[in-house]
Amino acid sequence: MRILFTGGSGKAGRHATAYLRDQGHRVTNLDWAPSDTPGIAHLTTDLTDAGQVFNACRAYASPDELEPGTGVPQYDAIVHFAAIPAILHRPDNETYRINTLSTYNVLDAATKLGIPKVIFASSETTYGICFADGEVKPDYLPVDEEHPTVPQDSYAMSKVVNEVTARSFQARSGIDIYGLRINNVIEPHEYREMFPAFMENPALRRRNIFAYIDARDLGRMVECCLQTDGLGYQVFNVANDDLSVSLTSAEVIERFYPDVPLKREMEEFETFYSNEKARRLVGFVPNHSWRDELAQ
Ligand SMILES: NC(=O)c1ccc[n+]([C@@H]2O[C@H](COP(=O)([O-])OP(=O)(O)OC[C@H]3O[C@@H](n4cnc5c(N)ncnc54)[C@H](O)[C@@H]3O)[C@@H](O)[C@H]2O)c1
Ligand SMILES: O=C(O)[C@H]1O[C@@H](O)[C@H](O)[C@@H](O)[C@@H]1O
Repeated sequence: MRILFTGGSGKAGRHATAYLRDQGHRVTNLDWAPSDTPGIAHLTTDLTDAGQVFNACRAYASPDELEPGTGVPQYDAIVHFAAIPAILHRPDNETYRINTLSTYNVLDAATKLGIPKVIFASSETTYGICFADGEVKPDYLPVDEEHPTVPQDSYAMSKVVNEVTARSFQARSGIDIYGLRINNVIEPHEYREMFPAFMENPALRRRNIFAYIDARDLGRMVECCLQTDGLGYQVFNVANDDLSVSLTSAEVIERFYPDVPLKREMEEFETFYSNEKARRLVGFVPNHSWRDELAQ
């Protein structure tokens, strides 16, 4: 497929673009920061500028696309990852402005230009736990896509708004738009750097509901979404199968969530950030675990 990927110069995007390239897709990265991923075309673009977004959607991606002499090819999908990825990087209103405007522009361009699928990065923070003032506990466990999304911070607010925007664009256009409520992204080198501290002090993972998502498995989830058509508007939690601490699920519940209702029985080390919907609807099967990474 010919894929337009936004935010491919960033942490998650670097891995996802490489994964998609390795699956045989032609990937063009739109980002205002440079990219050095081999085999990925790059177009420096400010996504808050609608003109640049519309133009990039209808532009050649690389010199070889000039050869057939048949004009600019159409993109098969947009994967939209570009964003200010948390609070505290920019003033709150700038995070909100950049994230909501960029996403509006991408969805507007995709639907008006006939691009049939958009996959966009939403966030675990929509559940209101990650960047809360003080401790907020989930309403129930495991957290699934039915859990309320009433966050208090501008970053998570921008992601909730983006989901609403996406739902409305989908209703008007009928294309497939899938939102990924991504948990905390872990790159391969971060297992050794970060996980020993999580074993020592599991409370470090409280704001992530003790979950995580391997950056390569996130690429796998994007591929699953590209391969699954016809679902209309959907949001999916994206996390690995196990917790990011060495305690069992029962031990974490006893220590951190004694009063939180359980929706169902949980397996011994099962994540509290349910990926059941992603498994069921797009066939997502994560391939990595911190246990294997640290054992190597
Ligand atoms: N890292 C995580 O743990 C995590 C978790 C959940 C969701 N997410 C979401 O996943 C996506 C990727 O996150 P990341 O950690 O790779 O962030 P990142 O900051 O490393 O990458 C984001 C990229 O987007 C680009 N960008 C931002 N605004 C832009 C604009 N207006 N125009 C052009 N380029 C722009 C940046 O230059 C950067 O390269 C984001 O949408 C983020 O909110 C990340
Ligand atoms: O976007 C998000 O949800 C992420 O933002 C990052 O900055 C946080 O460190 C991470 O825990 C969140 O998962």
